[in-house]
Order: sequence, then C-alpha cells, then structure tokens
Amino acid sequence: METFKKLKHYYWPYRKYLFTSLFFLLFVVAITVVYPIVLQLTIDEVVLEERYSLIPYIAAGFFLIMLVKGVSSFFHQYMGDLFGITAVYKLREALYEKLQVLSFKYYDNARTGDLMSRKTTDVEGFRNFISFGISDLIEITMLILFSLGVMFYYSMPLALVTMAAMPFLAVVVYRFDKRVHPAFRGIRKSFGRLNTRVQENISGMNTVKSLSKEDFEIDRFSDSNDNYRQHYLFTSEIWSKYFPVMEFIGNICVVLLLAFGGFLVINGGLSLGALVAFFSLVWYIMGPLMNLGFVINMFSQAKASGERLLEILEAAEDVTEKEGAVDRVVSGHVTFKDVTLTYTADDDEALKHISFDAPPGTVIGLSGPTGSGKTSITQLITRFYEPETGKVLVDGRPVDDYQLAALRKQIGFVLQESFLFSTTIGENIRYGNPDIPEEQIIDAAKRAQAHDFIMEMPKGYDTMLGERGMGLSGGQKQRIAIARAICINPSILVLDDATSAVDMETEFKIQKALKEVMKGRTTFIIAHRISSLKHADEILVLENGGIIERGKHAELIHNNGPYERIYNIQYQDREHIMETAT
Ligand SMILES: Nc1ncnc2c1ncn2[C@@H]1O[C@H](COP(=O)(O)OP(=O)(O)OP(=O)(O)O)[C@@H](O)[C@H]1O
Repeated sequence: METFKKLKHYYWPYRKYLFTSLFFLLFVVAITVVYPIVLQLTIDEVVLEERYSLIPYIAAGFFLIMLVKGVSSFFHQYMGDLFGITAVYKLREALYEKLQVLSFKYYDNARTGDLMSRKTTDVEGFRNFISFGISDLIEITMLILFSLGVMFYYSMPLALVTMAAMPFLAVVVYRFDKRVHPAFRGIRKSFGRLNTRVQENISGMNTVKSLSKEDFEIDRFSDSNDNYRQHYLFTSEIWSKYFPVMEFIGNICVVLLLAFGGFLVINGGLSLGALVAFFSLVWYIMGPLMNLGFVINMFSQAKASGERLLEILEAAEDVTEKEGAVDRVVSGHVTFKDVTLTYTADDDEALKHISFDAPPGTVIGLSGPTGSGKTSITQLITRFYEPETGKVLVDGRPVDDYQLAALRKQIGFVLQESFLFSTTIGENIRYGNPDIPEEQIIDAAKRAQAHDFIMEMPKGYDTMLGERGMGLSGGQKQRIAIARAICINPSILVLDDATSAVDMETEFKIQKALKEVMKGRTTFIIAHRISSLKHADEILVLENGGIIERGKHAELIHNNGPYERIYNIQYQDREHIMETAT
C-alpha cells in the first residue's frame, strides 16, 4: 500500500473520474443482481401460477433495465479509462522530467534498456490497475454483498450453507497473493535486463560486427531471453494452479446448494424459483471471488511496477540548484583552485589539486595519456560532477552560484562522438537554441564548414538523419556539432578530442571551422595531437589526475618532459612520412 500512497498525487487529483465511474458501476452491479430475481418471479409467479399474460410486461421491464445497464456500462468503462490514462499521463511526464534532472552520476550506473522498460511496461502495469483494477475490486465487493443480500432475503439457512466454502476461498486468494507478487517483480526485473541487452546490442552494433561477436551476442541474448521465460513460466505455474483450486471449492458450494436447497424445496421451505435464483447468485459470488485472483494479479503487477517507478522518482539528485542561484551572462573567465575530484568513494582521485586560471578568450590545451583526467576537468565547469574539495569558478563566482541551465547554456561542447538526433539537419543544428532564425543556422553551418555538404544532400537542411546521425561521415557529424555549438553562442567552448576521428583533410577543414568558433571564447582543447594544441595560451599536461607540466608549446617542447617526448614522436612521424613520400 505504501507504493500506492507515495504515488497518490499522480492519480488522486483525478478522483472525480474514478468516482463517476464507480457511480455508474453501482447501476451495473445492481441490475446484474436483478436477473435472478426476474427469473424467480417468472418461475414462481408466471409459470407455476400460469399467469402468462404477465410475460410481455416482464419482458418490457427487463428490456428497460438492460438499456440502463448498457448506458451505465459505457460511462463506467469510459470514465475508468479516463482516470487511468490521465493519471499515467502525469506520471510519465514526472518520470521524464526526473530523468532530465538526474545527474551524470545516476546515468553512470543506469542501463538504458531497463529505464525504457520502466517508462513503458511499468507505467502500463500501473495504469491497468488504476484504470480497471480498483473498480474491479469494488465491483467484486458490491456483487458479493448484493448477491448475499438477495440470498439471505430468500433463505437464511441456504445462504449460510452456501457461504460455508468462503473462508477456504479467502485462504487460497491470500496464499496466492503472497506468492505471486515476488514472482511479478522477478518478471519485471528480467524484462528490464532483456531490454538492456537489446538496446546495448543495437547501440553497439558497430563493435559487435567489427569484432565478429554476433554469435556471442546471440548466446547472451538467449540467456536473458531464457531467464525471462523461466520467470514467466514460474509465475504461470502459480497462476495455473489457482483456478482449478478455486473452481473446485466453488463446485463444492454448488453441491451443498443442490443437496440442501433440493431438500428445502421438497419440504416446502423454499420456492422452486428461489432455488433457481440461488443457482445464479452462487456464481455471482464464486465468479468474482475467482476473479479476485486476476485483480490481485493486476494489483501485484501494479505494485511491482510502482516500486520500480518510485526508484526513479525518488532517486537522489546529486547536483542541485541552490536557493538564489543567478542567471548571468558570463564572459568566460574560468578558474580552478586546488580542485580534487573522486567519482566513486572507493576509487582513486580522478583529479588531484588542479589549479589554473583562464581569462576570457584564452585557449587552454589539455594533454596527457588516456584516463589522466582531461575530460573530468571540463565536466566540472558545467557541474556535470561536483569536486570533492577545491573551487571551480566562472567569472569569479563558484559554479554552484549559477542556475544550472544558465551556466550550461553558456558552455558549448564539441565531442569526439557528438550525438545527433533522428530529425532534420536543421533541427540538429538549432537544438540548443530552437528560436534561432534560419539565416543564422545557415551562417553557423557556413562557419563550421558544413554548408556545402549539407546543400549537396537531397533536401539540404531538411534532410532527415537516421538514429545517431547515421548516413553522415564522422567529419560531417563533427561539423554539424560545431555548427550547433556556434548557434548557442557560448562564452566557454570545450573541444574534446574533436578532430581525433577524422582524416587529415577533414581535420584541416574542422580545424578551420574550429578557429572560427573559438574567436572571443575561452576554449578548452583536449587533444592527443600536438598540432591541435600548439596555439594554446597555456597547455596543461596531466598524468594520473595531476598536472605534471604546464606552459606554452614553445616552452614545453624544450622542457625535457612528457610533452616534448610526445612532440618528438609525432614530429618524427611526420619526418618519416615526408621521407617515405619523397
Ligand atoms: N563517470 C565516471 N565514473 C567513474 N570514474 C570515472 C568516470 N569518468 C571518468 N572516470 C575515471 O576518471 C579518470 C579520468 O578520466 P577522464 O575521462 O577525465 O580521462 P581523460 O584524460 O579525459 O581520458 P581520455 O583521453 O581517454 O578521454 C579515469 O581513471 C576514469 O576511469
């Protein structure tokens, strides 16, 4: 119940739909219980008394009642659905909003496939219960109470005998619930894993194919698929045992009813019509009681799903905005003061005592082996992560003084693998600034050296891109990402290995594009190639999270340190290439 309580504010504001649905349900149930009464009257008052002239009146009355039932059923069903779908609409929105504010730390451990299954299957599981489960539960209760009422009206002893089996039914239902809930949680978890497999396989198809791991992937998928099947079959087994047991107990009731009811009719203690009515009524009790299993099933699924949804909704937001955070245009002055960063508590520090000062418009080059902490430095400026100790300042203010969106929209990123959405090229370029006029998009593309190849495409800026920008070369994607960065007109620019994945000619074009974007902005260039770094105002050479060397290119190449070594290797390479070319 705790789960439903916690999710209450998503569905309770729409209770008027639920109550309207229940109001109509009252008519539906009341009319259902009228059937056996009509049957009893027809047998006792019309057939046995031979008053056949009453038949047209009974038929007309019955028809009217059916009409009311039809209309009531419609409203009951429609309003129930309206309740469920409206509540879930809000829930989906809340989940999506939460996913937008959750920090990188959360996503480091989250799996996309699992999140997808929570956002779809679990939301649906929850909706099913609040759309139908709640009213089914009330319908069952009302049907049983109304039927019992009529039964007691006809014959108290027979009603009591018929009810003898009920405690057994209740025990079966209770035991069923205890076993089926964990089973459903298992199914949900397993489905999340299955989704993750599929999603990772599709996202990593390049890697899978290039390493010829298709068979391995098929086996891994089979394992997850089998796990899901096992979980499902286990639940199905619990479920399949339930109905025969319930039906058996129900039929015992019927045997008791026949024996004792027949005895009463023979002795004149009960009319024949009332016994026939009892037959219908007993199934009005047994049927819903058996259905209780379905409803419990729905309830268990909804509870399991609700718990998984709450795990997202209640996830801690590591990076939050503080009260009074400001929305300021910054000039791009970035300062690090003795900054240390640890990603996970038991891990080594990813950054150790980093200090530097980058006045507006300067270019900072970040060099060093992989894993040395280059990217981490840039992720602290945007507050993707928080430093453990030390200060990160932009324009002299700690970064957490700024509103997150205000800070981030002034920092442009061009990554090694920039993400392009499956929409048009134009939409991708304007993604960070949707209101930008068409001419400025074209201007940005021109400055990013992207306009020419875009115009060669069949629909120019309206060309649709496939998922992850399929259909474009690495260098083309890169230039679109640069155009995107130009459109947000950032004061701080981060170029993270922006030219590493392209050939020399494309690199030349991208370098040209980048030079254009860098004008007047504080720029951080992360690069392995010295050629990308040599014009930087200051180069920081990192190793194991610490700065081991710093200065300008001209100084560092004579410093007898790692930078000089890399320079020599790359320089010798060039000499070698030149030599073999001549
Ligand atoms: N999200 C994360 N969670 C835990 N550890 C991380 C995370 N991101 C980076 N690290 C670790 O922090 C250290 C620095 O990583 P970082 O990505 O900053 O290095 P880098 O110099 O940019 O490397 P590369 O040149 O390969 O991109 C590495 O040891 C890395 O394993």
